[in-house]
Amino acid sequence: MKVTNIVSGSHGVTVGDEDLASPMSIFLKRQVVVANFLPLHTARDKTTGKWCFEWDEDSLLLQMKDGFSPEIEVVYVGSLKVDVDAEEQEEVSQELLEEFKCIPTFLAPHLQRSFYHGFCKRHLWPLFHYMLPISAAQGELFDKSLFGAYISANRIFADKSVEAMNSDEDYIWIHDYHLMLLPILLRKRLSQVKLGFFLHSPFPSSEIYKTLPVRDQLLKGLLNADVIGFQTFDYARHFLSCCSRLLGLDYKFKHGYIGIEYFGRIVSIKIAPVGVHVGRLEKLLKCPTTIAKVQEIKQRFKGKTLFLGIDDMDIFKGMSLKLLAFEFMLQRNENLRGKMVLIQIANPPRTVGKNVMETRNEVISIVERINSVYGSPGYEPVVFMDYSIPYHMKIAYYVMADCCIVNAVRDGMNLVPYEYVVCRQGTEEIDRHRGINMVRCTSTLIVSEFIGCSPSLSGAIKVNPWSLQDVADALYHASELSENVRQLHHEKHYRYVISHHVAYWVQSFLQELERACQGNCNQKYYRLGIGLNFRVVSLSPDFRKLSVDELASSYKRTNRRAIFLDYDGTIMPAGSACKIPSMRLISILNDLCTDPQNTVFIVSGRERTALGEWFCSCTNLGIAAEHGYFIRWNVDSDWESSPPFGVSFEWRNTVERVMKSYTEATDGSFIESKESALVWNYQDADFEFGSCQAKELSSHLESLLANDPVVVRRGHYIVEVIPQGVGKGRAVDKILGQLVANGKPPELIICVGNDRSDEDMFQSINNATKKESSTAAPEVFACTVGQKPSSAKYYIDETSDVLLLLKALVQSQNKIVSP
Ligand SMILES: O=P(O)(O)OC[C@H]1O[C@H](O[C@H]2O[C@H](CO)[C@@H](O)[C@H](O)[C@H]2O)[C@H](O)[C@@H](O)[C@@H]1O
Repeated sequence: MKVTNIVSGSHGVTVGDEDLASPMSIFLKRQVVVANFLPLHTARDKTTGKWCFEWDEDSLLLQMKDGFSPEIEVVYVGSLKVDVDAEEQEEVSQELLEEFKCIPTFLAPHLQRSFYHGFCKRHLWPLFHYMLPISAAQGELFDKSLFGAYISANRIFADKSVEAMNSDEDYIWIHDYHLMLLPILLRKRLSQVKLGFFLHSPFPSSEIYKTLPVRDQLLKGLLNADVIGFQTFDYARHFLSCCSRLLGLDYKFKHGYIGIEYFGRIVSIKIAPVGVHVGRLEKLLKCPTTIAKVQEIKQRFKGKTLFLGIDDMDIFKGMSLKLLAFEFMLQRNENLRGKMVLIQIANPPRTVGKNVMETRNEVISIVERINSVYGSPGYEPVVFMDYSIPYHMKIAYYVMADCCIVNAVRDGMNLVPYEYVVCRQGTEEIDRHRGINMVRCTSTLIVSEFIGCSPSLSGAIKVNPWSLQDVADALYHASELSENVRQLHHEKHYRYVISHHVAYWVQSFLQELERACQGNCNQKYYRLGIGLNFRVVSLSPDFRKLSVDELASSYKRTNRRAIFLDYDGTIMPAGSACKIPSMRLISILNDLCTDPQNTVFIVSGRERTALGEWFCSCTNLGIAAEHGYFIRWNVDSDWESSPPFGVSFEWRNTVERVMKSYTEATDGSFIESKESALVWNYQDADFEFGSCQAKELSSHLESLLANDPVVVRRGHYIVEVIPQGVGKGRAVDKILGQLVANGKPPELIICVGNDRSDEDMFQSINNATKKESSTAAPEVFACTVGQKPSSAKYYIDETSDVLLLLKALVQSQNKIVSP
């Protein structure tokens, strides 16, 4: 079968015809492109009744093929825009795979309605374009069953995407807001799958996004991708802000990349604005039908200044506002009447609904009013076309328009300005026909500030679409611009558009996908949670659950044991309102530390007074308080401090003063004043503001304290200033060193903790096994609470399991004593 294929050309983007003869097998790698709709035109042959398919050459999804390297086989997954009867589906699938390398996702008509016209178009589309359903009468209130349809449809896309994969080397690139759950559904099946997601729509501010009842599910869904791409930095910024505000996830800017850590995997955030296929537009410019249409337009609008708008019939395209501004301009400038024409093309609506119909009716009534008030014989101020117009005709209008205006109140990108610029550049032939001796081309753009392409068009007149005066002034100003200015702006825009074409977009996204996947592979993944709470956790390959039996048998086998236990989150549940240890815990600890073969330490960030009081009945229990700044071996011994207490604490006043000013400026933050340290805590403040303040505070303190013997550290919701050389790792080293010095090197070390400060301990005891020593290396059990990335080799699920474990050790100890 002969199909049109897009191949690289002068801009890497010309269109040609090619036989699609290559069998699937010659390709080493596959790129699976998943989108709501396949880039195909489908129609039934009237005589044979058979389905006929052809590529939709105007589809971005097809045009993107230019960006893939020729060794990569591109396979598409998506729906057809027609309903295919169940009995025909098998045959259609076969044909589409063989002829087009397309895998159709057949959604039953009712599912398609609830999924696409329902959840996508009635909920996500308005919300992502900043429209809130304030009441049942205005907008669509959230309908849970439509979300159910969204899940079901995404599941079907997941099935088909898996079918499309050939090997683990294949990449999957998912497109747009219809498929935000696809990353989680695919990751659930294939932990190591290489996944990119690109959002073509805007991502709204967190204040808007957080009104969505299923906000967390969608964010978590997306975070299973390796790369999440956005059109602009603003959309990426809003997404990052939602992740931190709603999920408490931190993000980092490093070496020019943005990454969010999600259960040990780094999800890269890529800003990659989409571009147009210059070659395709150039090909259409040369088309005889386009040239004929150019001549016709030239004749019809001779002597007029032509403004052009090409928009989808959609509520966010600001068509009425544009028309009202045009009307306002004619009203204020009598001299322009009869000279200015606005050609407004409205592409057919992509969905039907109350709002779309209202918008259309409103547009039509404004057009009629303008034409009846300001029109005259032979002069129609607004030419409105709301029927399907072939693409080459639009090209002809682009060619002839003096100014193109995009007045959308919100749009992810909007490629109309770029298409206009390429068409205005024209071709030699077009220039001859449009009758312009064009040594230098011109174009003028008026674009809304609220669309994704706006930042890239520095020479465009930027407007606030809600300000009729602003837009009317822009229309007037555009008609007054000198030829020279119009040339300069055009050249600047043209340079941008031809260098940021669709293939460039694809390559820059894929490069990032490859980079991100390299970083995320070679990890061991654990699969946790069910349904939309599923996540893969990336862990070191030998990380495993601590076996009580294994530990108990080491415990029984050994004679000298050191046991280090963190307090909060390890033996005291994190969510517990009362932080005082229970009688049960005291009793277990007492049992453990009365065994003379055991050295048991609580190693905590808490202060010595609280810990000393709480554990006063555990007479043999050692305590390392304030991350080991204070150490006490048992209830009768003195507290040792290192570095010595009271030395060089002059820094405290400075730190306190600075932290106070941040506390005043950051509602919800507070200072914890410990004997050895000062901690600024923002756990009750706005997370994002707190994080920014924390970043600023730590660099402020670092520069102030450059010559003091302290360290400024950032932790989970905190910034702390502590004396140099203090940390749980050092404390454990010190205790172990003392045991060795006393001639009692431990044969077994057990260390249990849960958070970042405990990682220091794990690293120290891991090193203890490697140190050269005359004594045999101890057996080491470093264990973290919860499955998460850690230096510990073992994990235990919950705090309650830690107590069960300690109890089991006590019991095995009793068995040793009384066999
Ligand atoms: O109506 P849908 O089927 O849900 O599709 C939504 C829109 O998708 C395309 O626009 C989006 O991608 C463009 C290219 O990245 C971008 O310029 C635009 O801002 C996005 O909304 C399509 O071009 C539109 O017609 C669809 O309405």
